Amino acid sequence: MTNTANIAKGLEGVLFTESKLTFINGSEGILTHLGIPIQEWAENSTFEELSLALLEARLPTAEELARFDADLKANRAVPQSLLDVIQAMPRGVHPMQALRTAVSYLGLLDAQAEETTEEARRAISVRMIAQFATVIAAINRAQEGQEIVAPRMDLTHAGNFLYMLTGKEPTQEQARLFDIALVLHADHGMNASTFTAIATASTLSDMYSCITSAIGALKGPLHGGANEAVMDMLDEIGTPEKAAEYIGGKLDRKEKVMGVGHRVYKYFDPRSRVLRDYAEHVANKEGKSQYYQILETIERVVVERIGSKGIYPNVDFYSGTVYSDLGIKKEYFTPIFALARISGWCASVIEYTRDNRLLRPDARYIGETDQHYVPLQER
Ligand SMILES: CC(=O)SCCNC(=O)CCNC(=O)[C@H](O)C(C)(C)COP(=O)(O)OP(=O)(O)OC[C@H]1O[C@@H](n2cnc3c(N)ncnc32)[C@H](O)[C@@H]1OP(=O)(O)O
Ligand SMILES: O=C([O-])CC(=O)C(=O)O
Repeated sequence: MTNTANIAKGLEGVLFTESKLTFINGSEGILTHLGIPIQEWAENSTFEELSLALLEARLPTAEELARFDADLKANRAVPQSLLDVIQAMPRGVHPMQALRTAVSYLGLLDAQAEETTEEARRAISVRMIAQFATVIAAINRAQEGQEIVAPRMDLTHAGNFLYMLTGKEPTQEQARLFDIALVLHADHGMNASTFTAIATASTLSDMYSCITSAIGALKGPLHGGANEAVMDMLDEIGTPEKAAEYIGGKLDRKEKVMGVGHRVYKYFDPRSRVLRDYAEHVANKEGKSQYYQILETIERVVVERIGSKGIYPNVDFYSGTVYSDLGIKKEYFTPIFALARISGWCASVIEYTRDNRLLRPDARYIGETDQHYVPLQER
């Protein structure tokens, strides 16, 4: 019999579970983790603290945070055989492909990989949060034909990542700015990649399978891949004077502008406001970059023309300028999103599997009925 329930295309607005981690009010542009506004996390916290808070679903004590930080540091190094795999990857592959492969390989080296108890999932999460930084930086170095830089234990997670990526110790301001970007990207409710991680987890599969699935989902340009796509668009526009006409033309042709629009936010994504403020701060200090000026114009034109449809800048709109000011190439913007989102993925998998139920929705069948097999020679 045909299922006559309404189809929730894109699962829009469908609630499939409960969560204590993240709340979003899309019409007012509000985002909180554990009830605390994202702006407060960005201003006062660190990626390490927010990661632990998400894993535990509560604010940690100073002692717990110090222990977690020490655990992360102790897990920064990755096995040489993984570095060999990264070195052997073909040149010119997209770093998200390389990350997906490297994380999958990391699972082969983890003796606990097949364990799916909450305790094992948590221990693996700590290793993955720590090692994503080393893996992404190593992919960048190997792809550039440069020597891989070993992690340092005296730097923060953000500072150490920038150090491993560039081979140079970042300034305190650079490390803090990057830390804030990680905080802003760490979790965001039931976004497509977190949902994908949970869908895999719901079959009681292992953490590495959950996270490689999530990396694949994040990569697409409608989700995390939009930050790189924004930069492609800025490069195509070229100069600020051309921005208004270029975007106007896109909107006339009903083409999508990357970095704007969101399934949940129908107003400014609050993370885009924090990132814009930092991009502006850097622009005012060092002279407005072309990128920043182009983005200002795109934001104005988009809000004027389609703001009434609820289309405003999302998190991917300004993040790229911040990263490019830090000297990071655009192909690494989405891996950096993964570097932050690993915490949200792990925390969400742990939370969901505590009271697991296999995810298995349905599709309304609209194909033929009452048919019989026709031999090949009769078709
Ligand atoms: C980290 C993240 O994942 S944030 C999102 C990153 N993705 C992007 O930046 C890619 C660009 N944005 C988009 O493609 C979309 O806004 C999405 C996929 C993110 C959300 O889209 P949906 O919730 O499916 O919105 P939907 O497609 O229903 O759009 C509603 C209307 O706004 C328009 N619209 C939505 N996004 C855009 C956009 N980026 N540019 C121009 N118009 C847009 C649609 O054409 C539609 O117009 P219509 O009603 O006249 O047909
Ligand atoms: O929530 C979403 O759909 C996409 C998003 O902004 C994120 O994952 O950060």
